Amino acid sequence: MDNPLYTVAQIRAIEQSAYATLPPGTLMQRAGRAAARFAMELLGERTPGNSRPVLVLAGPGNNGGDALEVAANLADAGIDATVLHLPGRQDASEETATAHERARDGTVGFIDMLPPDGDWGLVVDGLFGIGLARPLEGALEGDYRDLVAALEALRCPILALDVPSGLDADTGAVVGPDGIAVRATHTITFLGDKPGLHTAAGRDHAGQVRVEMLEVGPEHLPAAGARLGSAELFARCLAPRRHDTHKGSYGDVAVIGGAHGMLGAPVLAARGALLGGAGRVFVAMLDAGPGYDSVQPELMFRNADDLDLDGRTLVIGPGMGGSAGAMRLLAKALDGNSPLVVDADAINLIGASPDLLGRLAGRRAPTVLTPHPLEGARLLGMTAGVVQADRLASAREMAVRTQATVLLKGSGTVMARPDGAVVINPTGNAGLATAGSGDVLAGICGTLLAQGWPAWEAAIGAAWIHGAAADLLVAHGIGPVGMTAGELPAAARAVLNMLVQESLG
Ligand SMILES: NC(=O)C1=CN([C@@H]2O[C@H](COP(=O)(O)OP(=O)(O)OC[C@H]3O[C@@H](n4cnc5c(N)ncnc54)[C@H](O)[C@@H]3O)[C@@H](O)[C@H]2O)[C@@H](O)CC1
Ligand SMILES: Nc1ncnc2c1ncn2[C@@H]1O[C@H](COP(=O)(O)OP(=O)(O)O)[C@@H](O)[C@H]1O
Ligand SMILES: [K+]
Repeated sequence: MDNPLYTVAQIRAIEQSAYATLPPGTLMQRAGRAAARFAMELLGERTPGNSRPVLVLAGPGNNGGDALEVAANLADAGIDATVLHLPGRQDASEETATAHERARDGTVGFIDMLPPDGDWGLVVDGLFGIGLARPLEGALEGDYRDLVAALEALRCPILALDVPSGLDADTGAVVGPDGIAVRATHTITFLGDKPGLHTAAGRDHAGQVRVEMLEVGPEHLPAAGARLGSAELFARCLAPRRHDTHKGSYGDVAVIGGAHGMLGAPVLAARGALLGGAGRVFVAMLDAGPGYDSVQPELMFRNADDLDLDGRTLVIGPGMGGSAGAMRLLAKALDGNSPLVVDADAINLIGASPDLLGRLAGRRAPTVLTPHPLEGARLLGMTAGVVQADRLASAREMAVRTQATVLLKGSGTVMARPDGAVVINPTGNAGLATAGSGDVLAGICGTLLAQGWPAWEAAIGAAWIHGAAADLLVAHGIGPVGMTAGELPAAARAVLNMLVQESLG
């Protein structure tokens, strides 16, 4: 299944293209009907004792028009719907004015402010959609900010129309330096899915996302530059294991890192690589470290300076520090022909050295960079805040500068290629916000490269499997609170085996 993600500009183009073939107001009416159906699903079975009213928030633009259509449809279905209308100072579009009349003519109730004691079965957020032009504010323009803040105290589900109000649909950032956005439990998004619902603050604000195409056919859809990740994007790499194989058939991984005080990081990466299926896994420490891992004695420990880098997949950076020795090893790894995962301190070193960046950009072997936002910021010479303000653009820029596949970590991990293609990973949860989980991710990415996956599929697959491992742990009560990185490799192994099994049909 393809899951394209469209920019706001593309959604506008789809809207215009479809609009030209339809009577005015058709799309808004379809949006209203589809969202009202979704609202009724969320309300569940209505009984006399369970018939709390629906609060519909309608803003000044066409998103408000959608909301008024929802209210009218709910009222037609016999559901008690109350509209809080904040029309702003500009004239509404013709469709919105029509929707307003329709709601007024029916049994919809209208209120001017949120009653302090309201007991709602559902709130529908139709304040702003893709037309949000500035941060939500109070005072003159209607008390949008206070209203959205007041929703935080409500305990009922919140259904956002198109985009949670206050969220940038392109980037997933809350608009404004000190902005606020609706925290919805569900979002029904129109004419195509949007990247901002799946990355940065998007996952927290959008909740569960349903895409509603409003009966608009594929002839109106442009080519998407971004898509939402799924196991189908790497399914062709999920080969079942043949009997007639040996450890050499599944590749060697060498994790290079482990300066004084950071010896655990490469061990976690190596465990991720081993349980992800590599035939043999080495830990090449910069500092004198342990001789073996008692949890995973299969790992082979070497001194980094003595390790032959050829013929194996390298994961360089976990706990590596920034010493002269680390830099020398990194230069050697970059100059070689081994598939390579560049993580953590290795990224910091490249960010500080145009020479290393040049060596990286000149590589021909498969190469994946796995920065978190601060490491990414160092690579681009900016702050983490600027990287996070537009994660897709930042990841694309890193991919262009490094000529490598980039995996920008965080909620809604973004994979980008130098040609501009982007995938946003949909799996994972905040249990991963714990030290060492990134090391395990780098190890999983390395193990997939070692087993012959191309860089793009290895990055998409590693992010997906790592996130699904965390989701599996949560399903078993292991997290999100207190999940540890050391628990991820075994869960990732379970996920990978399930995927291989499923791929057999
Ligand atoms: N026109 C159509 O055919 C369709 C439109 N659709 C809906 O229309 C939405 C887009 O409509 P619009 O372009 O009218 O945009 P919005 O409804 O998102 O908001 C635009 C209005 O809000 C004002 N505004 C923006 N930011 C503000 C802020 N921070 N404070 C106060 N006012 C602010 C603008 O001046 C403008 O009047 C979509 O998100 C979708 O919900 C859907 O019904 C699909 C079809
Ligand atoms: N809130 C979150 N939601 C989803 N994934 C997260 C979240 N926080 C962290 N992660 C994931 O956990 C990993 C953390 O990696 P990183 O920041 O490098 O930590 P470390 O260096 O301690 O291992 C990344 O894969 C990241 O995408
Ligand atoms: K909205």
